[in-house]
Amino acid sequence: MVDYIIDQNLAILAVNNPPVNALSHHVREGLVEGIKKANANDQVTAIVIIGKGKIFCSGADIREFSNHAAIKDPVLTSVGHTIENSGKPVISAIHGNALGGGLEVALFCHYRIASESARVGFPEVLIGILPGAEGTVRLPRLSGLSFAMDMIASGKQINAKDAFKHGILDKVCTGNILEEAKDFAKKVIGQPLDSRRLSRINVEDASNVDAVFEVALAQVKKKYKGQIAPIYCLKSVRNSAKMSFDKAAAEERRLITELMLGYQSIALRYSFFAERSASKWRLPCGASVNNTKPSKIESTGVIGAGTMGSGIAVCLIRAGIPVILVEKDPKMLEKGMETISGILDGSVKLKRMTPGQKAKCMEILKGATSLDKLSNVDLVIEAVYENLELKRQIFAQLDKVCKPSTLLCSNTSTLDIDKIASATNRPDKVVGTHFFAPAFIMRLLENVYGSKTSPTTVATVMELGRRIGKVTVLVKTCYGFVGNRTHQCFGAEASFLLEEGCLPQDIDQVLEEFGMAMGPFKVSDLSGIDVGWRIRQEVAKAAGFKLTTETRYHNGERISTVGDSLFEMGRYGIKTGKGWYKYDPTNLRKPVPDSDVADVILDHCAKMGLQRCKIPPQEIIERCLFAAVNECFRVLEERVAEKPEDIDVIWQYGFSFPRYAGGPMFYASQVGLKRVYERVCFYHEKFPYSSHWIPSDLLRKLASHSVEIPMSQWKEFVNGSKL
Ligand SMILES: CCCCCCCCCCCCCC(=O)CC(=O)SCCNC(=O)CCNC(=O)[C@H](O)C(C)(C)COP(=O)(O)OP(=O)(O)OC[C@H]1O[C@@H](n2cnc3c(N)ncnc32)[C@H](O)[C@@H]1OP(=O)(O)O
Ligand SMILES: NC(=O)C1=CN([C@@H]2O[C@H](COP(=O)(O)OP(=O)(O)OC[C@H]3O[C@@H](n4cnc5c(N)ncnc54)[C@H](O)[C@@H]3O)[C@@H](O)[C@H]2O)C=CC1
Repeated sequence: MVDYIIDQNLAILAVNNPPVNALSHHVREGLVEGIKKANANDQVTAIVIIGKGKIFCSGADIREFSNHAAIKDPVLTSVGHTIENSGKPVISAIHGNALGGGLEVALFCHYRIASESARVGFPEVLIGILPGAEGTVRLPRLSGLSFAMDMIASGKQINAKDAFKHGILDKVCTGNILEEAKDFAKKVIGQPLDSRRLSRINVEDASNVDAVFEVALAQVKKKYKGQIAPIYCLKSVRNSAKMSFDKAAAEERRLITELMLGYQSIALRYSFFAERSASKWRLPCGASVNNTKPSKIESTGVIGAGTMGSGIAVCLIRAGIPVILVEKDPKMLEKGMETISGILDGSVKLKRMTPGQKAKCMEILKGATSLDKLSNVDLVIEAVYENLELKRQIFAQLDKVCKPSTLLCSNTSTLDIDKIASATNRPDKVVGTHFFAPAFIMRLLENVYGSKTSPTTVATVMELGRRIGKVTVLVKTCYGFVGNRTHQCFGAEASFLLEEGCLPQDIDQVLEEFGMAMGPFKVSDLSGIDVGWRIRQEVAKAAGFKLTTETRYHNGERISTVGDSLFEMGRYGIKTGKGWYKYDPTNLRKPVPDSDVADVILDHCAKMGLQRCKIPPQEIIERCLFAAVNECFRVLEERVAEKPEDIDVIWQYGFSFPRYAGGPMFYASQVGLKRVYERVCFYHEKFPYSSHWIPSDLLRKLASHSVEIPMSQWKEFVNGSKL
């Protein structure tokens, strides 16, 4: 786990724990042994700590945090004290990343050098803890308080040049890092070590600490609403300036222990691994990420330059993938091209891209008004109106126009991929690539396979997702897939709550306080009330009935049509300046509650004879979330999603479910499935006209156990395989 190499008069300790050199127990043991061995060897004059493979060190082994027995001696702080107290200089030589405990190891060393391309940071806050091996006490001694507070509470990584500027590094290297470390070591041999031991020096700007803390606290409370760890990070850095080193370190340990045992950190650690597990796709036929090669995608077409098509084109060109954007209407095409250019201008303004990079993106974007122009592209993504007949017509035409190997993807948000694929003679090459709005911002890509989609097609769109920087999840086709199907139950309950006593802002506020970035009505205004209307009309058409604002039930199913009344008034959301809220044209980001909407809702209730009453926040949360959770269990039961983690990742990245609450499935596991099941049964009895309250069989089975079944075992109960 740590290779010990003698090179002339130097001892090289090379951390060798693939894939990312996490500081597992054996690594910690290896470091202590290495330092002791080197100190005991008279021939050794200095020690270099380096990482083998692609990075220096990714930090503590996060998997050990759920198994407290694994956090055994030597713990990272005692490893660090052995390093710091070494009588021979210890130099850390960083390449790739030094993160969390990895950076702490470097801060225990007497000197730190890094490759130009290296990045360092304390991402602990992203898993709900703080750098608990004296990181919060040591960093301020190098960088000053304000910088340390920002770096630790944000979890951001900085490049070597900035780290040098802020005193974290002693040198930035352009050559081979090991060779440079050896040269550096030779120069510092014999120099006094005490001033290099961070535990022996003071925080320079300690007298300002309260003022710095207050400013940072106000920012953190606003930016990371509802999260505990960022505040603890600040408090711990503040302690570094207010207490002796040892006392601050002891206090840091108390804070990390509290955080680590807390609900938010458990959820965030779960989220870390859930996100990584999503890319490990597998089809029921056995094909998987491990045994299927993607095809090469060098050129693409996007059809429809509306909200989604423009956003998708941005994602592709930003990743250097050429796009031909096809619109039926030249005016719409021009508007789409302008939208794309405007989005990229926004990135330039925010310094996420240089003007030169923008120009390069625009160079690989071409507009067209005929599908014929797509004859030679490798992959097409269709993003026209949500209308099955229109999509089938387009796919049939693409099948004729495109070369035989072209993959045909649909951005449909609800429609059955098999029904679209059957319009072509290449159903194996048809797949859903469901982006979320705004596509150039939302990180989720929900890829949808149909009954005939080939493994290679799946592998290709999963790889495409990775290439354009999306968190990509694979699901099976069904109405609405995983995201919209489960979210629709959440949305339906939100609409019913409007009919029973709430206003949009009441519901949004409760759910935002729960942690959702935006309540459902703000989201609806963003994605377009017209889009929702179109979807509902399609569903009604497919079910053979006419949906009007008078409709209250169909086939024994409760329907709320308040949103349709807004559609009929031309209130489509942000795009028309009015929706569930009203918007000042100069500030479209700020939804303002609108008394006209309240009137529409009250009229609707009066017309339908609906009694209104005050609804407590707990009921709002339960109705919206448990309805969705119940549907999530059905999705799992039907194997539309392979594992609960996939559903949670979809909710986190598609619907801004708070990462620190894990996702609906994780949330349900924490509430306890017995309790969730009881409440689902309660609401089923109360609302018999909403089929989303019919308890899922899988949920019932799991809840009937005398002990809670861990999430990792839920899959075993699918299809009656257990119980
Ligand atoms: C009774 C209560 C006890 C309380 C005791 C309290 C005292 C405890 C004292 C402990 C002191 C701890 C001090 C500390 O500072 C804590 C930390 O260091 S926490 C860890 C901080 N580090 C991170 O969060 C880094 C996370 N990783 C990354 O950002 C990326 O993985 C990385 C940039 C390193 C590489 O990215 P990439 O190349 O894209 O690869 P992947 O992300 O896909 O990762 C590959 C593979 O590796 C797994 N992995 C990554 N990092 C870790 C890690 N730190 N621990 C364990 N495993 C890790 C990752 O999951 C992937 O594996 P999969 O199998 O695919 O999931
Ligand atoms: N808006 C949203 O939030 C999301 C929408 N979707 C889905 O994406 C698709 C597109 O939705 P939006 O972009 O919102 O719609 P939109 O109405 O903004 O854009 C559709 C575009 O398609 C163009 N178009 C129509 N027929 C065409 C044809 N035959 N050839 C070329 N262009 C044609 C229209 O002119 C229009 O510009 C739909 O299937 C929708 O369900 C998916 C995720 C989110």
